[in-house]
Amino acid sequence: MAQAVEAIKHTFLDTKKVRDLQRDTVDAVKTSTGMTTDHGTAVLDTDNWLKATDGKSGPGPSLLEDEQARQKIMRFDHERIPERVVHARGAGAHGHFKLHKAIPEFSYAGVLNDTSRTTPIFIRFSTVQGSRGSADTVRDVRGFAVKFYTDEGNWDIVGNNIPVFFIQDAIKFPDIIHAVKPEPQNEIPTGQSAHPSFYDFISLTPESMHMLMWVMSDRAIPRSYRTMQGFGVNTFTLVNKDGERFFVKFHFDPELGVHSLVWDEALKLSGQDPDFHRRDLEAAIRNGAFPRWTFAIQVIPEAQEHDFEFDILDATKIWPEELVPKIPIGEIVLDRMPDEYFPETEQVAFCTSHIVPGVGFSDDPLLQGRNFSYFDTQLSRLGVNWQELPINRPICPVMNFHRDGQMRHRITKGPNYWPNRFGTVPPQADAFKTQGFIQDYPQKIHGVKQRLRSIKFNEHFNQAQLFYNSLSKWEKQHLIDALSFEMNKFDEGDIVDKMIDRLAQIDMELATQVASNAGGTAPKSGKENHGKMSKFLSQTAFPPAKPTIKSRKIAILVGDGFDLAAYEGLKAALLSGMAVIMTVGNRKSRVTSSSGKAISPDLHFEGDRSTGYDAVVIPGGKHVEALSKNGRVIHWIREAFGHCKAIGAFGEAVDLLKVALPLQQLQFAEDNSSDAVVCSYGVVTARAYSFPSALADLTIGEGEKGFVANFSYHVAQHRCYERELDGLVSLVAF
Ligand code: HEM
Repeated sequence: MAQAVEAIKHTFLDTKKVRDLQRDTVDAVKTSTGMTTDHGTAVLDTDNWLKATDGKSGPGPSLLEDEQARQKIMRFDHERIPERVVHARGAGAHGHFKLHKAIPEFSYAGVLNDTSRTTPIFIRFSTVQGSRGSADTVRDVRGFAVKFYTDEGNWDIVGNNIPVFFIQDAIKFPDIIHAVKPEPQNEIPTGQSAHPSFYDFISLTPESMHMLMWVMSDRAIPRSYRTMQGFGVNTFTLVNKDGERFFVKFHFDPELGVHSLVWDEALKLSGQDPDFHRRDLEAAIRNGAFPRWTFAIQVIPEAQEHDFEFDILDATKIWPEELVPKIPIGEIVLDRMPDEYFPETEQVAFCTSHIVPGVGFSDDPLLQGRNFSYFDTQLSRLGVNWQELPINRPICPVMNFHRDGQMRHRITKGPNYWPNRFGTVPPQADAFKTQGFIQDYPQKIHGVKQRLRSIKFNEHFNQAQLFYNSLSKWEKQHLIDALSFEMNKFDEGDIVDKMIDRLAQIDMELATQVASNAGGTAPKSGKENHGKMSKFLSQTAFPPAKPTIKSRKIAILVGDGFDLAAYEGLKAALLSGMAVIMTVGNRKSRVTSSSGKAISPDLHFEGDRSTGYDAVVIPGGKHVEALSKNGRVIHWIREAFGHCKAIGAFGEAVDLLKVALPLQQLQFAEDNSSDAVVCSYGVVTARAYSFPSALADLTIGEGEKGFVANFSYHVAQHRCYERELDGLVSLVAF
C-alpha cells in the first residue's frame, strides 16, 4: 500500500550517538567514487560475467577467474545471518532520554541524576513468536527494548508492552518458546499462539495464567508502537551514595495514550499491510510527530521486600500502583529513523546484563537467566565482537584486555594483560571508592544450594483475577472473544477442558462463556473471585494527556462532484491539528470537484481499506449520489463503523452515512439550515458547516462549536466501543 504522507520539515537532536554513527556512515548518493570491489579496485562491468569466446560464435562458458563476478555472488550468498531466536521481527528508531527529576535518594547513576544531560537512545519494538517476515498486527506480546547510550556505558532495558511474563524461572524459557512457536512437525502457524501446543503448555503451567489474561486482552493487538506502554518487567535494584538499596521496576507511558486495534481489523491488516506498525512508526517520525513516553519508576526499599502478599521478585506479578505508586522521572522521545535497517535495527543487540553503576540486579530468577541468555545468543547471532558494531558500541571510552575473535575491529597498542609493568588500564575500584560509590553491593545471601522457588511464587491467580476484574466491560468481552477465537483453532477437547478449568480459577463467568464458545465442558466449580480491582490496569486508564488528533490517520473520501471548498477547509483544519490526512478517491488520477477544479487523490477506494485509518470523513457535494451506489465506499464506512472508529460527514454527505448505516439507534443531522453538530455513537454529522479561520487554534471538544471540533474529539477518543456494547456492530456487515 503506498502511503504518501504530508511532509513536515523536522529535525532530530544531534546527540553523541548520532555523531558516533556518522563515523561509519557513507552516503551512496553523495559519493564521488565510482563502483569498486570490496578490496577497492574499480569495477568496470557489473552485468556480464567474463566469458570464454572464440570471437565468432558468441560467448562460451563463464570463467571462474572472474574475481569481480565471484565476489558479487559470494557476498550475496552470505548476506543472511540467523534471525533472533525470539523477537525476530522488529522495527527500530533513534531518540533521546531527558531526565526531569534527579533521584539521588535512590541511585547514584549519572543518567538518573544529571538533568542537564541528553542521553541518546535506540529502541527496537518487536513481536515475539513470528519469524522476520511475519505480520506486524498478530496477537502477541510486543518487545520494547531500549538502549541508553549513557556517559557511563550502555544501559539496556529489555522490556515488553505487558508488565508480567509467562514463567517465573528462566530455565523454563525454552519450553514456553517451543510451545508458542509454530508446531514442530509443520512450522504452522506463523506469528500466532492459536494452536494446541501453546494451550497444552499453559494449561499445565498455572503461573502463565496472569500473563495469558494480558495476552488475550487488547494489549496484544496495539494500534501502534506509539500507543503502547513499555515495562522493564523484571525487578532491578538501585543503589544510592549511602549504600542503601531499593528494588525498582521501570515503566514507559505513551503520550498518545494506550490504544489498540480491534481483532477483525488486526486480522485483515495482517494481509492488507503486514508492515502496518513499522510503517506507522516511520510515518510519525518523518512527519515530525515524534513518539514520546514518560519514563517512570516504582521503588520499594530493601527492608520492605517481604511486606507484600506476593513476592516482589516474581515476574508473573505486577506491583499494583495502589501499593507502590509510579514516580515519573523523565521522558524518552524518538526522532530519527535508522539510515539502514540491517546494520542498525537487525544488528542492535540488547542484554539485560547491561546496566550502569548505580543500577543493579535482583534475585528475580527470570532476570538471572536472562542475564546469561542475551549475551550468549548474540555470540551465535552476531559473533564475539558484536559490541564493537557501530549501533552497539558505547559513546564513552571502552578499554580492557579482551582481544581477538572473529571480526575484531579495533587495533589496540600496548599490553594485553593485567597487571602489566606500565600499570596501564587498571580496574577502577579505587576511583569508585574515592567518589563514595560501591560497585558490587554487599548483598546478604542464603547459604544452601537447592532447586526451589520462593513459597509466595506458588500463588498464581490473585493477580489474574485483579487484571480481569479491572477491565472495562468491552475489554472483558474482547478477552473472552480472543480466547474463544484461539481455542476454536484446534480440536483437542481435553486441552480445551483443561484450559476451562484454569480459567475457572480466575472467573466462573469468563470460563463459562469461553467453554460455550470454544466447545468445552462448562466448569462446575472454580476459585472464588476476590472481586478486587485496580485503577491502573484497564487501557481506559491511559487516555492521551489531552484530546489530540496529532499523527492520527484520517481518510477523506471523495468522488467526482465533491465540494472543493468544503474539502479544502476540512483538510486544512485537520492538518492544523497535525493529523495525517489521506485523500481517497474513486481513482488516483484527477477527480473533479463541483466547481470544475480537479485534485489527485493519494489513493483509490479499491486499493486501500478503512483498516489503515483511525477515522473516515466525507465532505459534502454532488459526489454523494455516486458514492451511495458504490459498494466499496459503503464497505469503507461500514467497516470503519464495525471497528468502532470515528466517522464524520457534513452537507450532502450525511445522506451517504444514512445509506451506509441504516440503524435506528443512530442519529444524524437533519436540518439543512442549521450548523448544529450531531454526535451519535462516534458518528459526527452536520448539515450546514464552516471551518475555523484561525487554524492554529484548532479547538477539540465535544459540544464545542463546529463540525471539526466535535469530529476531532471523537478521533481523539480512539474508538467508540459503546457501539459494541449496545449491539450496533453486530447489525452491520463488514
Ligand atoms: C521478563 C521477561 C522477558 C522480556 C521482557 C523479554 C524481552 C525481550 C525483548 C524485548 C527482546 C528483543 C530484543 C531486541 O529487540 O533485539 C528479547 C529477545 C530475546 N530474549 Fe527475551 N524477554 C524475556 C524473557 C526472556 C528469557 C527468560 C530468556 C531466556 C532465558 C530470553 C531470551 C531472549 C533471547 C535469546 C532473545 C533474542 C536476543 C537477540 O538475538 O538479540 N528472554 N527478549
